[in-house]
Amino acid sequence: MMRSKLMNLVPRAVATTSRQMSTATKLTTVQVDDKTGIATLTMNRPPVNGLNLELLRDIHQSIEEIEGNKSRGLILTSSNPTIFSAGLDIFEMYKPDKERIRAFWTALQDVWLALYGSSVPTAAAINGHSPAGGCLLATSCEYRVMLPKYTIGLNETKLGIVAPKWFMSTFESVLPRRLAERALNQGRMFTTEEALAVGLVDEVANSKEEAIAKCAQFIGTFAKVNPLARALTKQQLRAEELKQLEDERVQDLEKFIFFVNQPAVQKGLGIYLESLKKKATK
Ligand SMILES: CC/C=C\CCC/C=C/C(=O)SCCNC(=O)CCNC(=O)[C@H](O)C(C)(C)COP(=O)(O)OP(=O)(O)OC[C@H]1O[C@@H](n2cnc3c(N)ncnc32)[C@H](O)[C@@H]1OP(=O)(O)O
Repeated sequence: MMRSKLMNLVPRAVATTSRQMSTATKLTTVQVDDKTGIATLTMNRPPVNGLNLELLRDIHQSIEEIEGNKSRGLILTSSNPTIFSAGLDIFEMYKPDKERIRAFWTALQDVWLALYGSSVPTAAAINGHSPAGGCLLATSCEYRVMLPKYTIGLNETKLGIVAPKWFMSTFESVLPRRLAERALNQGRMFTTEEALAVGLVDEVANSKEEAIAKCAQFIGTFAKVNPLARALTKQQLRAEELKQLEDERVQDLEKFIFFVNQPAVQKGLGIYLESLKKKATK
């Protein structure tokens, strides 16, 4: 996988307009700025960009497309004005269909392996709330710019569930170990301001456009760096976590299937879904 991605790292021509690379996928769009060569991958699954099987597959396909089209970088964002992603779609995990839940978790593994291991520079323009799976996507990127007054974090323990090891190691690759451990145990959601203070995000922007511009600026810092050397350096630094999931994909899937089917977990998810609905009717 690594070799084929690295083959894409050859110089490219630059034009002056922006073009839509992909409309084939319905829940994501990929827009390439032909001046900078940077691709913006936008998640578009109303109402909250809940990561269901189809959205995950579309994100994965879009990442592969960006790798294959020799973009200079990838910016991940959302079309929703207040939500980056609400994380995993809880309906995928509540009273799950036997076949679909396996495909769902496999698709999530695919997305993480592709995003965390991406050969191109990656940045997240976090233009809204980003709990759990949303935080996983953001922290899988190399740089994060967030808008004020939103929240981000891994809140799994608050739902009575446990974040898999690779969620935790991604979080830990951004935050100091002690802080990450405490936040994970607490299921803590950080406000934008708190996230900036601890380094969970790198910058704050006042609009989505500004966030995207700051992400592009970050990606631009690699303009004079050899892309192959950059990609190999990144991938070596991330190799241990990537290899761990690649080696243990099946066990990770079985662990998830076992856990999600526990009656106590199902009960907890049901109660959580009810609380979300009640909140909506208040
Ligand atoms: C057993 C599992 C084992 C291991 C897995 C571990 C990994 C798990 C990772 C996860 O990602 S779990 C999901 C965690 N996500 C959350 O806790 C987020 C919950 N949602 C919210 O906090 C809020 O909805 C919000 C994202 C902050 C947005 O708030 P807002 O007020 O703007 O919208 P509202 O709450 O009214 O939601 C609109 C609509 O969407 C439904 N919704 C929200 N989040 C989810 C979700 N994650 N999955 C499914 N559906 C979700 C919500 O119920 C509303 O639906 P309604 O319109 O029908 O009432």
